[in-house]
Amino acid sequence: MSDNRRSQVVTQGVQRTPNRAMLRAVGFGDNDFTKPIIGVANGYSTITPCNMGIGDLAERAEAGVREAGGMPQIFGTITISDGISMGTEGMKYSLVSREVIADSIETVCNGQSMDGVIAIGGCDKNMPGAMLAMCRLNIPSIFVYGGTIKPGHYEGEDLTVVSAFEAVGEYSAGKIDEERLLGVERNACPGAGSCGGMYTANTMSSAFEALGMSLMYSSTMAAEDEEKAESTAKSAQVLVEAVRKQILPRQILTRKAFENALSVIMAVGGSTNSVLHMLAIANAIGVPLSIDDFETIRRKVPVLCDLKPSGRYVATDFHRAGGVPQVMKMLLSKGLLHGDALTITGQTVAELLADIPAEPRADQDVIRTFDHPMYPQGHLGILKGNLATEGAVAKLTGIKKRQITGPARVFESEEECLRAILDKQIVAGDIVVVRYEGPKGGPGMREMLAPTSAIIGAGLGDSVGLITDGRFSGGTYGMVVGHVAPEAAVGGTIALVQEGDSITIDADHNLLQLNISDEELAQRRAAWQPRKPNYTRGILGKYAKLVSSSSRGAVTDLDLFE
Ligand SMILES: CC(C)(O)[C@@H](O)C(=O)O
Ligand SMILES: [Mg+2]
Repeated sequence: MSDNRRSQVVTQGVQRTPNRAMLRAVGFGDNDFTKPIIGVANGYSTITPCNMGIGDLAERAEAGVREAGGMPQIFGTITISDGISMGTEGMKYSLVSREVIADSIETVCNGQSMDGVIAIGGCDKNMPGAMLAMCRLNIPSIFVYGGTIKPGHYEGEDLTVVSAFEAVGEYSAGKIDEERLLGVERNACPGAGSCGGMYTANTMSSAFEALGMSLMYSSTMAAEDEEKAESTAKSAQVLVEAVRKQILPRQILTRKAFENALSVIMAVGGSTNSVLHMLAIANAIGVPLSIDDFETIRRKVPVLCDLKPSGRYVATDFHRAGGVPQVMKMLLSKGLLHGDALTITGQTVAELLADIPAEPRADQDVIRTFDHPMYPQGHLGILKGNLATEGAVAKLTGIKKRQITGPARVFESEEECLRAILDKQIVAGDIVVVRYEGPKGGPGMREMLAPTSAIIGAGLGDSVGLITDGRFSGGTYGMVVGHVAPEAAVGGTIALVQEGDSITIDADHNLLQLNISDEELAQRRAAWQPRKPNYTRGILGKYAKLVSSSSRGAVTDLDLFE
């Protein structure tokens, strides 16, 4: 069987003379029409540090494909910067961009009958967007992460962009002066790369390494280091080989692979967004995965890594300490990873990890041993109760309390909520409710990094709870529960909460409860009226119409014609 089995429909036969004529104009010669055509989905953009180095990587990928005997065809994909759109109406486009990226890669690769795809991305939605496309296409695919940013330095501290978000809360609480605020702003982001802690981008790249869809070690390399470029060229080679061997996403992305990724997400202390994205990816490939699977795995897998947001270190420290492969080997040695899962290299996970010791190196404390974990169980808990019958995602790191009952402080948007925190209207014991920010309601589940950072900055991380039908940033920590489903816009219980109602968040019992009687709840439900959608046209209107519940990954193609 030839390597160009899909692209033959545009390259072979008399009828394809015009097609070849056009391909010649973009660089094909007489001997190139039997080579596999490899799409290079290039996420380059100068709107965010996460993506600004990707253009060079795409060139390395192109050269790598060519050297390995393939014909590269480069095309652009979009990105939104979560960090820059954070706290604005623009953030509503962030999760939506995941679908746009998926749709665009699917459109080009199928429209052009490509034989394989190498996607290169940086900011948070680039990773799941590309992976959704790879699942839909089911052609040999590899993901290359644009790489992490290096930490900034100021007054002896390592900074990330989240330091800047927290500085806003510290400044408003009178804890730091204007000079320090400016010092943090000037030094937090020193160059190219995605936000540097174990935030969403680094979480998703780590998860993809665990899934077997990116090369080992590639997900924690710094964007600006030469090894990143080298591993991009290597990824291109591996992909062309995978096209020859016809190693397909459906062979790699099995239930075992998802379980491996979930274990790694817990062990590294990853972002709540991973719950949403992994559910969406599983849906796209047709693997049964439910929100409850996260809870099952959480109970078995400890948080092993001391990484930001709640820990001390950044992704470049993690990389030096052994990165994802070291964590995977530790999990494998404890029976918490499936070693027989296939990877895009054609080798199994166990084969790739063969030379790595089962214990982390003693000269570092980024990756802890099983005897001294950061937390004995995973940190992403699935809560249910009358406030979240379909489930909600709690992040349980950086706090001493795992249970809180307090009065609801209800806000109909993120902006209102942030104003109240900065105006010192929120006090210890309160449970902040931010609603109508869900997949349909926002639409787009904005990330609440500004309010959660302001709570941390004000020193209320342990004493104030926050629940929302929106999302959190990977930089968020504290007593926070997001993805509350069903969301307010479809009449979920979160829409029925009134100012001052008692709410319980109980992570030990996986409970998210509105403490009112069933009768009272039924009365309020009967009286509830849906709100007029915020958007009825354009992409946000289309998205609000199509999007599924967050408990199903907030996908736009679930049961479209059922
Ligand atoms: C801006 C951040 C920190 O990158 C955020 O978007 C995340 O989700 O991690
Ligand atoms: Mg984000």
